[in-house]
Amino acid sequence: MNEIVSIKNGYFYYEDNLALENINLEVKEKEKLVLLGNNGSGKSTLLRVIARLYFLNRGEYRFEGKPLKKRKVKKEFRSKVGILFQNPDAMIFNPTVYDEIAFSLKEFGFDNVDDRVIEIAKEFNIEKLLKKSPLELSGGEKQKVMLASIMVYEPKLLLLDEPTAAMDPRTTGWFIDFIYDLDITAIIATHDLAVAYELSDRAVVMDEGHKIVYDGDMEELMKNLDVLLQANLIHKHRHRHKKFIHSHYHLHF
Ligand SMILES: Nc1ncnc2c1ncn2[C@@H]1O[C@H](COP(=O)(O)OP(=O)(O)OP(=O)(O)O)[C@@H](O)[C@H]1O
Repeated sequence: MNEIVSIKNGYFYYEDNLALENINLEVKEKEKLVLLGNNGSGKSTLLRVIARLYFLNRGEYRFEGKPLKKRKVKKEFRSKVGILFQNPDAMIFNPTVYDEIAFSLKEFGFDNVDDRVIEIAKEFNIEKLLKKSPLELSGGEKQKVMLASIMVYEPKLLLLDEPTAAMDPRTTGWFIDFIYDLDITAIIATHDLAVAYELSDRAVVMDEGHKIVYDGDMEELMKNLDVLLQANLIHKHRHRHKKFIHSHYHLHF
């Protein structure tokens, strides 16, 4: 398989604050990986660098094998990459769900816009929402609509930032199946180990030092208490089982 994303010795700073330290990451076409890490570890920043919303201060980023140096992002790149933010409100700017989904189709010069919107709405089971304002929707519905408005233009790389945070159990189940059936590259950031375990066999873990501390098999990660603790993905708290109180590490499955 060809490589789609490659970052070598990548550093990113917000002003003077380091947010990504010496990132090395290679992702192959059609691969799905989960990016794990606690709050502030740098997951969102890394996704934004991959989407070219931010640019590395140091290091190299290659997309489809080609180094990307210039800060000007071409429409061709934008049409190949879709990013779903943690807070979908930040992405909504059209008056109706229909317009939201149609927007990028028009932007990228697709034909049969109407047919494509209807088709994706059926696939995502959101036809009833088409005439509504996206701002009236629940958090989980908004995530679904924004995901539809990305998938409709058929990107090659899908970047998802905490996609299940606002989803109820049924929608989360739907999302896990959606990723399972997905035929493009996907990088999914989450701090939910239970969801991560369902989504991918490859886990990339970032720690509080904004570094990648693990890149490998998901099953192996689940057994690796040292990495899970270092990345703050498990915690310890007291349990009350009737009269017996004890304490142990938790995965929260
Ligand atoms: N716009 C910003 N300006 C300055 N610092 C920022 C900005 N966004 C993030 N940071 C800092 O960069 C670091 C990485 O943040 P980032 O949002 O990438 O983490 P994250 O792993 O996605 O966290 P979360 O799970 O809470 O979304 C943090 O220390 C954060 O405080």
